[in-house]
Amino acid sequence: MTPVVQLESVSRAFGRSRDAVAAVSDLDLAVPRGKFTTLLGPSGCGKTTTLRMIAGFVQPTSGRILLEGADATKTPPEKRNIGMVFQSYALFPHMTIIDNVAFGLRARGLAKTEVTARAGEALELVGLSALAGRKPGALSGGQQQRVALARAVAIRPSVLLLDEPLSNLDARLRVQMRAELRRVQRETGLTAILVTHDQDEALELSDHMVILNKGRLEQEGAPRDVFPRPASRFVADFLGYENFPVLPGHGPVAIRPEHVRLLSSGEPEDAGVTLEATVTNVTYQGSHCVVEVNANGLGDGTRLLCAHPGEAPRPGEAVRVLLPAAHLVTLGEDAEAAR
Ligand SMILES: Nc1ncnc2c1ncn2[C@@H]1O[C@H](COP(=O)(O)OP(=O)(O)OP(=O)(O)O)[C@@H](O)[C@H]1O
Repeated sequence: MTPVVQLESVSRAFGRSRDAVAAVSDLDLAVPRGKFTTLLGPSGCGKTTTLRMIAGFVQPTSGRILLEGADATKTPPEKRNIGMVFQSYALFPHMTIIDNVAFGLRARGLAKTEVTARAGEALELVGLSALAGRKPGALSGGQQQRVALARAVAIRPSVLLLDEPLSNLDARLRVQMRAELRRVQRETGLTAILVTHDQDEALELSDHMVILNKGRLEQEGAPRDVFPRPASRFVADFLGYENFPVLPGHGPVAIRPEHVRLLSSGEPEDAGVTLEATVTNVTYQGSHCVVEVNANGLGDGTRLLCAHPGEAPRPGEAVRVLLPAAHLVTLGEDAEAAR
């Protein structure tokens, strides 16, 4: 099946040649049809620039963008069948909710009955039919964002672009809206591309996750494949792996604090690497303690964090720490270079 959106070796630099900033470098991407794809990475990694190039608001410096298999690199935004939702809801304040949703349909010259039917359907999809006659100012932030989503969906775009749409909402609402976004995407079968710097959001929403670093693709895949197997130190760090010891016989590895185990005396050891260590700090976190230890004899980078559910040892105590083989992620050569 042809990917809905393809980027072929796309680069974008800003500024004049000598002080040019490479926002996106040599990016190849194929966005699968009917799936939820997220572009994930820290601030400045090029997510928004990538999304804007797909929308047509920013031109690539080099490379090609294909929409539905056809070269659209030079196609203006209004000729690309794209729906967009921004961080700021960008609703027209003087228009009613239903007119906001109908705006793009009218602009496309659809018949009046068609406009009414499709706008009503889109508003129903986000559960806001009862508020059709209100103005945006009379709605909460979450409701306004649902209107923006309905407006983008109503035009039946070939791709729905979402630029950090949840970041203006408070933490609880953000979590509710994630589920809402996912439901709307599933029910409509639309191809969606979401930009976010929030790894939890990406893990929950994505069928396909694309992690960017300094404008380059660092790793991509399904969350269930990427999360337990980060390919580089950068990805591991970004996904919350906090321990990066260099183990004899293993080289550089990554392991999450919740997978590091403190062994009590006499406990049989599972397969893995056992280290003698000294507790240096303990932080209470409610459901568990984070125990910081210094692994004796490992040289540099020996500090390890262990999320420990039981009673915690005290600073200064000698402990044995197990790094289970099943949870050790071997990092490639670039891991060393990234330090
Ligand atoms: N119009 C512009 N002019 C100059 N530099 C720009 C412009 N747009 C982006 N950049 C630069 O390109 C790089 C990538 O920016 P971009 O906004 O794509 O990153 P991002 O990952 O979306 O970041 P954020 O999460 O902070 O929005 C940054 O270094 C940024 O300063």
